[in-house]
Amino acid sequence: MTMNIALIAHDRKKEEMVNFVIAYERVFAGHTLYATGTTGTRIMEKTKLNIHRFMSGPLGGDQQIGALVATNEMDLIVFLRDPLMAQPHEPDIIALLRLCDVQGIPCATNIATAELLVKALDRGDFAWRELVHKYKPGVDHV
Ligand SMILES: O=C(CO)COP(=O)(O)O
Repeated sequence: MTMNIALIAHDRKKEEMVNFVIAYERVFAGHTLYATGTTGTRIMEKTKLNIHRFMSGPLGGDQQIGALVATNEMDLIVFLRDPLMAQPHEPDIIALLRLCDVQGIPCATNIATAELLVKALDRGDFAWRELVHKYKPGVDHV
């Protein structure tokens, strides 16, 4: 089953993200991928993956992904945040993580958790999301 996956990394985490996606490219290739602008571009430069790229994070990309989380259309988020540097769009970052908790969406904010989730994805542990896919979210279902 195809899942909707969002990949986001702050600048000092982008190399880690690219290496991670290269390592699990076979798994990611079977899913629909989304990313904030620069993260998506960096991954596409180094892999054969096709990624739907939103705006760059500071320009609203986190919020665009958050909108899909709000309607329960995103199945997995890998968000490699920089825990040691303040971000100008901190409110957007917090908002995205909050929406993941509102909807109960698996969200990894470090590489160790990301690896566990991607292995679970490969094993089929995300099958429960199929039930969510059948349910059509949107304004009629507020
Ligand atoms: O800032 C980000 C997430 O908060 C990431 O944005 P970019 O992928 O465009 O660098």
